[in-house]
Amino acid sequence: MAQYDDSAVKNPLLRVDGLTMRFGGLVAIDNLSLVAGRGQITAIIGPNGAGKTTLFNCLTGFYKPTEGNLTFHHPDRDYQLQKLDNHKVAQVAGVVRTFQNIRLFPKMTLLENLIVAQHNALMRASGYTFLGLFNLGGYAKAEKEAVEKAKYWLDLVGLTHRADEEAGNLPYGAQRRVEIARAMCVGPKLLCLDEPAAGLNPSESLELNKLLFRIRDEEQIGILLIEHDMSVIMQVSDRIYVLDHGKRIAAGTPEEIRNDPVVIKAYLGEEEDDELPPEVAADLATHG
Ligand SMILES: Nc1ncnc2c1ncn2[C@@H]1O[C@H](COP(=O)(O)OP(=O)(O)OP(=O)(O)O)[C@@H](O)[C@H]1O
Repeated sequence: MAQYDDSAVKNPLLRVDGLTMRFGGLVAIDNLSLVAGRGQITAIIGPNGAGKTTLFNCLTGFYKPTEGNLTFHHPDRDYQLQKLDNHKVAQVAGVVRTFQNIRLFPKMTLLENLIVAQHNALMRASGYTFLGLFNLGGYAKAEKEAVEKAKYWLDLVGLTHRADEEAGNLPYGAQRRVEIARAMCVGPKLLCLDEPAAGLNPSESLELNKLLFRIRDEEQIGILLIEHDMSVIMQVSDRIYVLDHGKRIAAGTPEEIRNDPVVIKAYLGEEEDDELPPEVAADLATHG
């Protein structure tokens, strides 16, 4: 197994060791190792098909890895994520994700979407019985807290004034922010965001950057970010891992990554006279 120096990550939250994911003959992830820090934004980048989403699917229990360990240092104890069912990854370990395609309940209001996300906490408070129906036990208190939390996150993403509107009626950028708010309502220790800037205009991307900093700094959780938008990646990441064909080809700060010839070649391909995809070239020029 390749040995990597990830000692730059001072407060590890997630440790991926020797992760391999095969689909029949296709190796989507090939002996991948990385470390994501607590209170840090860790980005996973790479060309299409590099294995980024497969990594998220392994972390969050959607796929059982072919090989490897996914050690999560929860404040209470360590978890081996590859051994947990997917609902436990979120509810017990606190590893919560968003998806490339928005998955809000379009006919529910924003507030309802954020309260439904707390369903498990509410069920626990009801003792999994009919107590909830009669507002007995701790249920009424838990319900009040769920509403408060939903309002808090709606406020933080700047959408309090639209709390009672159906989620499906919101512009795309606003729906993306609601998705992050909904994930935060679950109380994650590690927030995994799959292309949160996809489809955002430049000013919405800037808002997203601010939101990610705020979550990182105020909640002191880890953020794992898959993103193609280099302006977001270069501005927010504390550390970047670059994948190509399922392998880790580079790791470092934005400064280190933007100057790494191996990374540039991965985006260029093998042909000498190929050109960088225009959006990548523009982003590297602007932010590099
Ligand atoms: N369920 C699956 N069955 C078979 N092959 C799969 C499956 N999921 C992913 N793959 C393959 O694994 C490889 C990695 O895919 P993945 O979606 O993880 O890449 P990615 O880096 O997220 O790409 P993109 O940036 O385009 O989203 C691809 O070749 C893909 O076709």
